[in-house]
Amino acid sequence: MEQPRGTKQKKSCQKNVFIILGFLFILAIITIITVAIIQNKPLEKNVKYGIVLDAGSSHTNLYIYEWPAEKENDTGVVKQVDMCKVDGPGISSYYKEPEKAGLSLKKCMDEAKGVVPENRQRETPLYLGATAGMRLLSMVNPGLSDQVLSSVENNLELYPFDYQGARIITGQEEGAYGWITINYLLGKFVQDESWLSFFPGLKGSETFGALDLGGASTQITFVPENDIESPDNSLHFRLYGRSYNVYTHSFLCYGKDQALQQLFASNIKPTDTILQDPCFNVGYTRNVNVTGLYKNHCTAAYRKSLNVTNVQVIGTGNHDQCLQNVLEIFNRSQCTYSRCSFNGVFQPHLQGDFGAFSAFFFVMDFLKLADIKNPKSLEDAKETVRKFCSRPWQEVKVEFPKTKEKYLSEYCFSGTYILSLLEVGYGFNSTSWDSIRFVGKISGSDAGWTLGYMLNLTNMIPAELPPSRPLSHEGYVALMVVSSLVLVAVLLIIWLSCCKEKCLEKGII
Ligand SMILES: Nc1nc2c(ncn2[C@@H]2O[C@H](COP(=O)(O)OP(=O)(O)O)[C@@H](O)[C@H]2O)c(=O)[nH]1
Ligand SMILES: [Ca+2]
Repeated sequence: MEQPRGTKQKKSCQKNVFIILGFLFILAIITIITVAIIQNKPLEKNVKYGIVLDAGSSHTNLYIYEWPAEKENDTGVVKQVDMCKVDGPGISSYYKEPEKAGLSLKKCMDEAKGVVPENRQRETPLYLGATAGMRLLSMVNPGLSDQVLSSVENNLELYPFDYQGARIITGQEEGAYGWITINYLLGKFVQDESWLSFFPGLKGSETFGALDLGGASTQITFVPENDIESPDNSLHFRLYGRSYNVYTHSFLCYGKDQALQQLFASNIKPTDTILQDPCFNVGYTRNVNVTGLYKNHCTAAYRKSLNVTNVQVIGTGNHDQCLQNVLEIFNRSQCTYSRCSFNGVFQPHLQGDFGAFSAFFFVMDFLKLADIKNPKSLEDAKETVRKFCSRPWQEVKVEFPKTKEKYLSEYCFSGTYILSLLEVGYGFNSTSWDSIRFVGKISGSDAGWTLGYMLNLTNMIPAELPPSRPLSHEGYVALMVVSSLVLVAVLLIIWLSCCKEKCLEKGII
């Protein structure tokens, strides 16, 4: 039975609509898939590398950093891809046989050759920075420290990297670069405050202060609210379009190992071969050779003539007495500024949050006082250290069989020293204690001066914000896809409505 004319036309109109709809839909899908495939085709990774050796007083660490070449001036793009702990002591310990200092780096340098692709090695900068151990050696015997550095230099030059030199960095540099590292990794440099001005309540991302505890020195660095009265402690940075007036001080001889040497030097009696020491657990004994004890810049002030060559240290495990001994090494009687930390050093009021790393982290992490998710108060920390000090050495050794005895035996002292340095030395109290984060790594990279050192020497932190597109690439593509879909939908609706009118006019529907 023939269908009425109107019905036939209606069907063919609908059929046309569906054909066009289908065509547009397939076109849109093909476009989106093509864009997605082309856009996400894995690009040949164009990455760059950098190597920094941290020659500390107690040991040397080698760090390898990697970043995308086309984004090197963006913030937060540099990642640590490898860390190698050099076997043996710090390079300053090789002063009697300097040629061994350079040779000691071989294992880690060979590892670096395995990490950095061969076709990148020639362009990969290689730096060695030595810290307080070498500062002390160069004070006592500059000739020997030069020999140690030449041995290091001669060995590092043999490798296929772009060798940029081995030098002793200053305490001020060590503090500054540690501050740059943690704020770079925390993303504190990127905030473009221009849009923040619309929300006066919103503060730009305030930088973190940096607290670094080594074996021979310790550094404190932060941006204070008030003026910095001593020029030696004042740094000015212009980073990513913002200016920073930074306070920093490095206390040579106040790393935890040299602080302990100061205690020994102060407490050892000229004729006693035994030293009862409250900073070590009960039952712990250590034999200390005191012949060279006063030859070190850090202990020279305590010099006394000794009639003994060896002293046996015997632990009595008393935190309060240990605290009394430790406080002796902080001189708080003289200050020519409006306020000081200790030893007459100017320090502004503490300001903001702080990242405490290196030995601050190693010790507080062991004592379970570094858990950011479960922060402990200053009182908790004191109680924890007091309890640990009072534990018998045998019990401690049984509970921590895998911990190096050198570290394990000194946690009572180190914990007491850290609390004294932070509270009495720097002035942290029960309230400001909560502003300290004990950190080992930030976003997978070790907190320390080496990353900041490399960023500075490779000019990867521009003074001004690099020009940036309003949208990220991904944002741009997403916007294009969405707008093309919207466009197709709008065209379709327009088409359908006018087609519907035509069909109505012709009486088709
Ligand atoms: N407990 C503990 N201490 C460590 C560890 N690694 C290094 N240390 C100590 O941390 C300090 C690191 O100091 P270092 O950077 O070598 O000296 P600097 O030249 O004064 O910065 C030393 O006192 C080391 O004994 C560790 O894994 N555990
Ligand atoms: Ca260090």
